[in-house]
Amino acid sequence: MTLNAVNNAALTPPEQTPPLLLRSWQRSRDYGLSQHSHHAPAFLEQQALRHTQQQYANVLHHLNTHLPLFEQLQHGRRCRLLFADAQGTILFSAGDPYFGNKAQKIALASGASWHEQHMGTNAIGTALKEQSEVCILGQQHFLATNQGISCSASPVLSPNGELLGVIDISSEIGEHSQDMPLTAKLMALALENALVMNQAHAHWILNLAPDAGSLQQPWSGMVALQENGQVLGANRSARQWLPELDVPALLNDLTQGELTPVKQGMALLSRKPKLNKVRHSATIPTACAEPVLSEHERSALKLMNSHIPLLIQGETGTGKDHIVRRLHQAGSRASGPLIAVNCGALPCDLLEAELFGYVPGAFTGGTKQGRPGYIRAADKGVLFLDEIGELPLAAQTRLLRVLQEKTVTPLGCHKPEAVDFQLVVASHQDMTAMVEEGTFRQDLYFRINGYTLTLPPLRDYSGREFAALLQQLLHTLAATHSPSKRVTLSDKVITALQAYHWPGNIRQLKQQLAVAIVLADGDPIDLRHFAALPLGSEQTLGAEHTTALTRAPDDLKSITDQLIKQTLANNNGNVSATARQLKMSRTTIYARLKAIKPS
Ligand SMILES: Nc1ncnc2c1ncn2[C@@H]1O[C@H](COP(=O)(O)OP(=O)(O)OP(=O)(O)O)[C@@H](O)[C@H]1O
Repeated sequence: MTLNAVNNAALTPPEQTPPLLLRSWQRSRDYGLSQHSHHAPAFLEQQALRHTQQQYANVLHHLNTHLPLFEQLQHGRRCRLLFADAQGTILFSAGDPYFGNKAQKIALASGASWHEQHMGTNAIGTALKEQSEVCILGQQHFLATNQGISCSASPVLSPNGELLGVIDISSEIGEHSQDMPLTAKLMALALENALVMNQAHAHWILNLAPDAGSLQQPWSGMVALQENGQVLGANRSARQWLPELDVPALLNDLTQGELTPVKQGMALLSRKPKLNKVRHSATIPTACAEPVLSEHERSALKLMNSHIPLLIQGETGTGKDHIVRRLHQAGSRASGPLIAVNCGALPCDLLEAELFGYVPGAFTGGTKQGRPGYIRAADKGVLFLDEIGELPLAAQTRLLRVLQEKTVTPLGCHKPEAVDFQLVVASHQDMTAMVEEGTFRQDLYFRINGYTLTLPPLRDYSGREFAALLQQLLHTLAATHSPSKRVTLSDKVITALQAYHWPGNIRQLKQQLAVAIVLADGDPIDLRHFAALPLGSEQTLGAEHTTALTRAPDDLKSITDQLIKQTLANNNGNVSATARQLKMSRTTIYARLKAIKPS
């Protein structure tokens, strides 16, 4: 069904309503649901949810590796990507946190069942029931409580053709664009292809398409074969071809890498790539994909779970944001939202409105409906205020009142509303010095600083810690940037990386590793793949040079400056957008720009 067809359905007389919608509404009534009654959502218990997520670990892993595709296609939109299993239980949710909070309120969140039996007509449940792509806009939802959102869903099939679940993209009603159903379908196809490509015991991948130009596209056919031609799995497009083909005989006729005409089109045979194997010749201790929490982190978690505010300090790129996300996931508020706000990236004139919210007509330029604001969006969850030192004094006073009274009063209104959130703040600045200088309120500092977790800079990591981090980053980056090729790293490279002083910390290491993986293109990663870093050539890695290599601030500054200049140009000179993209504070950007300008 096309988006237009559904769109029009809400306006057309009942006899012209698409049959799919009529069937689904009838089923909703048959389930005993009534449109305007309150139906308590059905949620899986946390333990049962974890168990189901473990059963779907492979699917969720591949979904995670395809998140950049979703982010690229729907960048900046107020929407979320969801995956629900074949029973309609949401197992995965990612995307815009602001909409995430709204979604949470109507149970569009992990653990909730969106089976038609519980939620009536909705994209997830109806796509599962009809086994087809579905787009349900606003009032087409059966339950009145769900009519404020619009959703597009596409079923996902396993490599043996069984219904695995459904990919869904949901947004606020007015924000659902024409390309969202297509993105949902693309994500579903990409996921199905990744599952075929990763079939255990497969030796060959056979691609099939009507013409050569369509081969190896997400919508073309893909079959995983054993050495003897036995079919281990196929995507939905290939499954239409298979009844016509004698695959073992075809395998005998095909030459690896050569385009060959077959009955209905073209075929291409390739070896199944070795996937995501990170091999190294060094003594990197084996690290799991997501390391267990350190002792400090565990203490932080205990305090967080007891509602004690947490202050995280650390240089830029040391992982302040990353650790908050892990603590949220591991903490008692995991089922609530995590609202992360970079105080340095919010435009000064909108900062208070964005944080505290506003009512309609509160100020010129505000939206017609008003906004709940980030603080209310964090209700029942965690509010993470990054770069808290950038908060202007007026906003500090307002925030202090929110923390003391546990209520928030949106701009343009006098009615305080109760809020319940766990506060975590972070800063790379010396907060005590700011208090002494009078740029940060002392009473607020005491309020936000129940416990300070200081993240060390990368240069202070022990050899073991550095190697464990390296291993973990390689695993993640290889999955995204080189899914079909090997990633190998020599001892020499590890030693050089460790000797370097990494002013951009983990962020810089991650970026440089990503570049090196792409440049190496399956070859062993070498020092030349880190051209932007002064790691030196083979000859310059002697002991006396190593110290020199660890101190090259001028080169590094210029790399950072170059990055700032380039990003600023890409953003047409918009400092806030540049700060957001580079995850730096506006103050840092201004300071660097001032320094870059020829004196
Ligand atoms: N322990 C870790 N394991 C893997 N990746 C990490 C880890 N810590 C940080 N990263 C990655 O490094 C990058 C920078 O991390 P993050 O944004 O959390 O740093 P930050 O301290 O908040 O930086 P800033 O102060 O500039 O905002 C991110 O891409 C993050 O995913």
